[in-house]
Amino acid sequence: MARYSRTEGTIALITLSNPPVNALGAAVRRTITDIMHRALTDGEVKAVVLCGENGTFCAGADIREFGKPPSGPALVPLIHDMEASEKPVVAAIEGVALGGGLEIALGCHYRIAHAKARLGFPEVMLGLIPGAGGSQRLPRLIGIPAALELITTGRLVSAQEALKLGIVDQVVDGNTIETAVKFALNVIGRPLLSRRLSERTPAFSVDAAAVLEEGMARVKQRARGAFAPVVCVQALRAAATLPYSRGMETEEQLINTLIDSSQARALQYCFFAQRNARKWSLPSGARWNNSKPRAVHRVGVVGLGTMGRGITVSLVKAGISVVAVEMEEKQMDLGMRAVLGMLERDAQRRGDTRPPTHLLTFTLSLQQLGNVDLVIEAVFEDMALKKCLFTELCNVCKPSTLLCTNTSGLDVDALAVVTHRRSLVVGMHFFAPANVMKLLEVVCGPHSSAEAVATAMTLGKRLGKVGVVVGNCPGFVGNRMMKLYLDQAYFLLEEGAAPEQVDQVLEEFGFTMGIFKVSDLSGLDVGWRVRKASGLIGPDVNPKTPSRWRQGCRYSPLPDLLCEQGHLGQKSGRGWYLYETPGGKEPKPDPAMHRFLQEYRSRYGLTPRHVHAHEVIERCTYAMANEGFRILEEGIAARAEDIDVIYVFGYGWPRHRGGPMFHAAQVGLATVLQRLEHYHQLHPDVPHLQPSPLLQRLVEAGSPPVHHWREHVQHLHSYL
Ligand SMILES: CCCCCCCC/C=C\C=C\CC(=O)SCCNC(=O)CCNC(=O)[C@H](O)C(C)(C)COP(=O)(O)OP(=O)(O)OC[C@H]1O[C@@H](n2cnc3c(N)ncnc32)[C@H](O)[C@@H]1OP(=O)(O)O
Repeated sequence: MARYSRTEGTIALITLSNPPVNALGAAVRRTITDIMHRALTDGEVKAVVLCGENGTFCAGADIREFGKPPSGPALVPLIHDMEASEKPVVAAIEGVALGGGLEIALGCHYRIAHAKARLGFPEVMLGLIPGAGGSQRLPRLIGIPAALELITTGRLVSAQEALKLGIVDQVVDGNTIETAVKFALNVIGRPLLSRRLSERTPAFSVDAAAVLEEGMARVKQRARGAFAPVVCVQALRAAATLPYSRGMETEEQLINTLIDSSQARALQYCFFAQRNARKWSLPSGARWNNSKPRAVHRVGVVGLGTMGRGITVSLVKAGISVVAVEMEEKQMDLGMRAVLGMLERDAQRRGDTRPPTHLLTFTLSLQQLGNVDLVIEAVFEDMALKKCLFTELCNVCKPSTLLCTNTSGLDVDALAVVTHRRSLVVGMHFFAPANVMKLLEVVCGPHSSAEAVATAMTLGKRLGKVGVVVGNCPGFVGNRMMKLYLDQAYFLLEEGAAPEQVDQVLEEFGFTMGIFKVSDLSGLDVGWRVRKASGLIGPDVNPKTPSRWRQGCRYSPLPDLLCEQGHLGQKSGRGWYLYETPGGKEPKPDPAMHRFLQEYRSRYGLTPRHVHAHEVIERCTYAMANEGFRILEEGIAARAEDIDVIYVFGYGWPRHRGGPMFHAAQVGLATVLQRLEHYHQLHPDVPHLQPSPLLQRLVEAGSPPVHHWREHVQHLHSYL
């Protein structure tokens, strides 16, 4: 928990010890409080050095304790007593000093950090503010503007940046604890008043007032409905305008408004869901911690369209050699220039003069893939083309090469069976732009080996992605649910809504972008191609089939009609919105779209009605969650948390709402069930509004918490 020892005769060394990250659980707080008082009252001790075990200072509060009844001593009195002491207290920071850990460090009189240490207040990412004086001490140390930026974004700073900002007094490359002990010996007897941050007054200049006002406006615009960033600014305003003790009272009042909020719960749920996603398992008993990934030094990327380019950039930035293959010279040239441009801009942003282009080989020949460890295929979503390619890859690549497909929804197993190495085929579904988006769905087919899954997940981690293992079905998890979300959005247009109205409601809910803006950005032709390939449109459809009816259920031809007119979204200057030019980025409501919708409704005898915001949210999000329950029941996703991670990291779902499954739980499963029943009654031709059996059983079982849902799956089987 925390250890006490004496060194150099007069120095008390207090070592936090709570693996893996020395979080400040109740027992740790109790021990450190006792030990610190012992050190501060022991006449033989002249200075104290505080450090953490195993190269980590402290990652802050134990997040697992949030939401439980409070126990153990608070941190504020400990920090106060430490700071008020006449004996110098020096923090020796290795690894991380985060949240409550940094608050303790700020209560010390001096801070020495290892060059590789990172410091910060990430509380905002957990729906909180620094609540043990951090919001009052940091601005007194580094000024309002810098503190505002760090606390409202949760950004961590390197030791070097911390030194520049004045957060730490010294950065060391060698032994941090030894340096801190020497430092402590040196400062014994020096006056400490100026080192007590609570004694300082941050000057509240006109500038600071403007910074806070601007900060509040910026935060409100970016927060997408999240409370914590706004409350962070309020806490900083208190630091700037009130004496320390009143500022502390305000900090306490403010954190109390957040601590039990649904947003804090959702964000803390996301923290653990993201980490649990790494802990995959297969029905064979293979798991993340008993499966060995293969070494990947050299990767082949086939196809240099948008996805292939982003994947190539991601790999190169992670220091991995890439052989990028295109079939046509012109495409190759375009792709090469795009990749080099992206790497160049990235290097410039990081102040690096030379992008790592030496890791890249561009070629028109598949033969050059003979020696790669893994291939990521990123060609068009055309099964015939992919099958040909996989057959050829099998002949070209060495027998141990893993063959991965970046398909966004095609059958991974159908590709595996054309190869002689079925166990080495997995899906690696990146999200556009692949060098930016965090999500990676690792699609495990029935033949995929644990080694292949482990290799894809480990590679994803090296690329900085959040990997989630999912089963093989059309659209996997993300796009399978997305289809129903899109269908609801189209139906809402048929019934009377406008694209910008639906988008506004979704953005107010917290989505990064409304669904119609996203469609315009991705290109309407993407879905068009998929619908053609799946026989929903095209020559295979019986000409007698009504336009708004497919495969026994309601269908909206709206996006097909737009595509037929060449309205493909941003790239054509027109989609659900109007753009100034083809390739324009700024969507404007399109009067022609409104006329088009009016004509469409009258052609099909649809009487437009006012669609309320709550209906947009309910139909879109409950339809998604309902499909999520089916996905769980079918074993395509192992946990509801995995589905939520996919939505938060790949589809712009607001993190402070936890993900579609968590949101359904927060709304109340009984309410979701009842609303789905209501909508299904109104739209019996939309089968996916019919409540899923798992949802019904969960409600019958009294709506257990999310992590118990799997226990209610009736015939537990897994496609994973
Ligand atoms: C009502 C009761 C409340 C009691 C309050 C007590 C008073 C405390 C006083 C002040 C409170 C201040 C607020 C805070 O401090 S909030 C916490 C702020 N800190 C964070 O947000 C840090 C979160 N952690 C991270 O960012 C990373 O984990 C990091 C430390 C950078 C390490 O990253 P990495 O090396 O990639 O490793 P993992 O992320 O996989 O983490 C390893 C395992 O450690 C678990 N973990 C990490 N941090 C915490 C934590 N703060 N609490 C509990 N557990 C934590 C993580 O889940 C991993 O576990 P596992 O291996 O099982 O998956």
